[in-house]
Amino acid sequence: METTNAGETVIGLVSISDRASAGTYEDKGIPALVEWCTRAITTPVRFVKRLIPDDRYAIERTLVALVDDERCDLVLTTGGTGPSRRDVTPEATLAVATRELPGFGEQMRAVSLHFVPTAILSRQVGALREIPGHAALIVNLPGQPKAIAETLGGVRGPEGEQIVPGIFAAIPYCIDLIGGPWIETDPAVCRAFRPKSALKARQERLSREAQAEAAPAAPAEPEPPQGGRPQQQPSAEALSEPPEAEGARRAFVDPAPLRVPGGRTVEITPAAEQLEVFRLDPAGGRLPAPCAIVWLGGMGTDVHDFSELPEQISELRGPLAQFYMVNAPQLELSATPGKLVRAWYDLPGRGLSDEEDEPRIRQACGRITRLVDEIAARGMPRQRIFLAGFSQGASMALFTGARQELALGGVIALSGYLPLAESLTAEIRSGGRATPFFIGHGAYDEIVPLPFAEHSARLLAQLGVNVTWREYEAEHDFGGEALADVAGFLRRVMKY
Ligand SMILES: Nc1ncnc2c1ncn2[C@@H]1O[C@H](COP(=O)(O)OP(=O)(O)OP(=O)(O)O)[C@@H](O)[C@H]1O
Ligand SMILES: Nc1nc2c(c(=O)[nH]1)N[C@H]1C(S)=C(S)[C@@H](COP(=O)(O)O)O[C@H]1N2
Repeated sequence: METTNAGETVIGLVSISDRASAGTYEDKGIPALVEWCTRAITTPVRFVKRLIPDDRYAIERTLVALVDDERCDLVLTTGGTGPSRRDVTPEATLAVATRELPGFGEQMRAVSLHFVPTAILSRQVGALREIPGHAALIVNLPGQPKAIAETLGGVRGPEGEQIVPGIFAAIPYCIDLIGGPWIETDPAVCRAFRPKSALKARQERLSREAQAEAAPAAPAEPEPPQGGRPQQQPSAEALSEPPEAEGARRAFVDPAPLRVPGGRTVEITPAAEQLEVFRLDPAGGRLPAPCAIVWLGGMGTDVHDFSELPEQISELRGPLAQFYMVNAPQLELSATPGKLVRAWYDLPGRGLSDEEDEPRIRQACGRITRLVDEIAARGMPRQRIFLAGFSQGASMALFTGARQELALGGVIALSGYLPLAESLTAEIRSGGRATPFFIGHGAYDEIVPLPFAEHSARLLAQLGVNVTWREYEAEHDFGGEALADVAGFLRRVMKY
């Protein structure tokens, strides 16, 4: 990932073609995009290019990486918008988007009808992806290389006069409105339109800046950024994620289908950083879910072990939540050499805390944070996202929840404890402090002894966290009483 220079527009260019990506023919999509953008845009631009097949998860992963990691302000895709079975670019775009901008698709089809009657076959969309501190516009263009200039630039008459404006005319102002850099264009290629009020506001700001520069003696107050690139705060993940080896991003693993009672739909999502995630939508996805619960599995458990959880929670008058069931990765643990076991981190010492697997704990925290960001980016408000889990999953929920920059709906930890406890005071974030925590534990737990959980609850409470503590006549497991308390906690914090 490169750093972004102030004022520079970062544009992701994605050519989506089975045959070009396999080398069957030469890719003409990216060169056509570079050629048009270079001709049209007169302000500084940096391109980030990707050539990928018509594969929905590859497209989603690429778009998320371009916006979230590469910090692209604009992403232009080409290809995969038609009606054939392999054309899935619009679906992938909307899956990672927070809001659609239907005008882009409508205008492109209107423009394209001037060139080909088959323009109506393109299902292209324009959409925003908004994450904390950053947003990008994603626009699908058709796959025909000549369609790129046609849709971006529009229709011109014999004298070069504009008959129908292309979609790029609206892009600079859209990028202004989402907080991106100022884009200027060459009117001979594409006249960018901005309302007069926007041009006036920019003029005024520039002259204020020029005046401040001309009078350096005056101790100028630093001006808040207006409409420019928002200042990037280091995210919790950036602080906690150890660098991954080159090529460490593994392909998404497609696990066995989940048995779900009650006829719920099951969808496997392309998870953040290749975590195995199953999404369970309430009422078969017909109703919008009031909240999302990210359920983190424990050591040696599988999300299949918790498949009845959504039913149980709603039967106990909990919300009809959307569940993201997350498997811990498969690791070789010190206690079981040569064997892969599901675990978020190793336990190299004899006890839980005499020696801790810090790199893996921090890496898991980064991955879970990314998944939460992804759920938020898909439109679920953070105050409606809950991090929950059992055993090591509970421990990761506590560790990750406390380190969030922005508050979540809540953290629910059953039979867990806070790993790397002594780092909490320095690392707890304002979002973590403002998130309500529920900690439930069995009094006879021999795997995570009760004092560990008590210590975690005390530590969080001392740092100002609102902690609900419950102790049960139980071992290292949880039953109906704990689930009823969880449902009650969800009702209470969601105020319904
Ligand atoms: N990246 C590309 N480079 C060159 N030509 C392309 C490219 N993408 C598409 N085309 C041309 O435009 C046509 C229509 O594009 P479309 O996206 O529907 O591709 P396709 O027929 O689904 O095949 P593929 O995905 O293998 O490119 C293609 O058949 C090909 O002739
Ligand atoms: N401007 C323009 N739009 C166009 C075309 C074109 O040649 N020019 N081709 C059309 C055709 S033939 C198809 S099938 C759809 C979908 O194209 P895609 O699957 O290559 O994205 O885009 C349509 N839109």
